[in-house]
Amino acid sequence: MFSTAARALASRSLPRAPSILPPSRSMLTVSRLSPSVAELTLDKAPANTLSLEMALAFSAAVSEIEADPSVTALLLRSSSTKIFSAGLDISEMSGPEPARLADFWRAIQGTYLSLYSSRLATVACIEGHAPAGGCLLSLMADYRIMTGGGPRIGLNETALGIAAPYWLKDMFVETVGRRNAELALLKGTLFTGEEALAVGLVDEVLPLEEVYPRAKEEVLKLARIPAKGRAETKRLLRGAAVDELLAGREADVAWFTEFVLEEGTQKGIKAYLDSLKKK
Ligand SMILES: CCCC/C=C\CC(=O)SCCNC(=O)CCNC(=O)[C@H](O)C(C)(C)COP(=O)(O)OP(=O)(O)OC[C@H]1O[C@@H](n2cnc3c(N)ncnc32)[C@H](O)[C@@H]1OP(=O)(O)O
Repeated sequence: MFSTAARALASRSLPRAPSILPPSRSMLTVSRLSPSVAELTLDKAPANTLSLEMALAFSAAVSEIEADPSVTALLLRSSSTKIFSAGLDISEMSGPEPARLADFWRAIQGTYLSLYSSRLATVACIEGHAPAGGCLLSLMADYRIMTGGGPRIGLNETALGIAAPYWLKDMFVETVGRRNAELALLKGTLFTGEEALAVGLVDEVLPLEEVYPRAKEEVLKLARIPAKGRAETKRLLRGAAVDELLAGREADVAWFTEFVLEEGTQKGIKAYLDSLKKK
């Protein structure tokens, strides 16, 4: 039985990310794989981190792609084969100015609201590392294809002394199951492609050179499924989760900002950032 919230959601379009700053397009590129399939490439060197500007640019790009009725599917990838996305830009959370921190979190929520609720069929082509916010970006897609061997994916927030928000945790639980999620979230596990496949975090694992060709093949296949029924089914599956965040968006901002601004959290974040820079 579908929830009332999900049914209500199905009959209207979703609000999009707030336009706090004009989105910069230099961090992303949008191209066409076919008349009905768009490709969105993360292109912010060196690690495709989600800063406030990058998060806004991402949601704006998804919204723009969706606004074109001829597009039915989207392939998400990175311009780097080493890093899909290293997640949230940790410097946004280290010694932050509180108002920017709140805007940063609204923009991160916006990435989730834009892609997880998208009417488009979506495939994530994960050739490189996808920790934390990088894993978030790929979890929002309908299908995930990853490189085997070296790159890692997962929610390692606990390693930084922070916690994944409930809506990211819920999406993770829905994907890998309760017990796998508890084990992974509490330890901050980062999985290889093969390990991720075993718990259901990704759908296919391939050698690097096969990942992008296979992702293209899959997104072109998904684009041929009748768009209306597929979009409706997706909204019925995900609508309640999206509605919950829409209803409690500012409470989630308050949770995030209070947690991040705490002295102990700040110490952990700074130490983690310093360790990254010293590498
Ligand atoms: C309440 C909170 C809610 C939480 C929700 C999500 C949380 C997050 O997303 S927090 C971010 C978590 N991300 C990580 O822990 C990944 C950190 N990065 C890495 O482990 C490595 O960079 C990675 C394995 C991805 C790639 O390794 P390398 O190929 O060796 O690259 P470098 O480590 O040399 O990185 C290049 C360059 O980028 C900087 N960098 C990397 N990640 C981040 C980041 N997340 N934020 C800010 N900056 C990052 C890194 O310091 C290097 O900078 P330079 O030394 O100046 O070149």
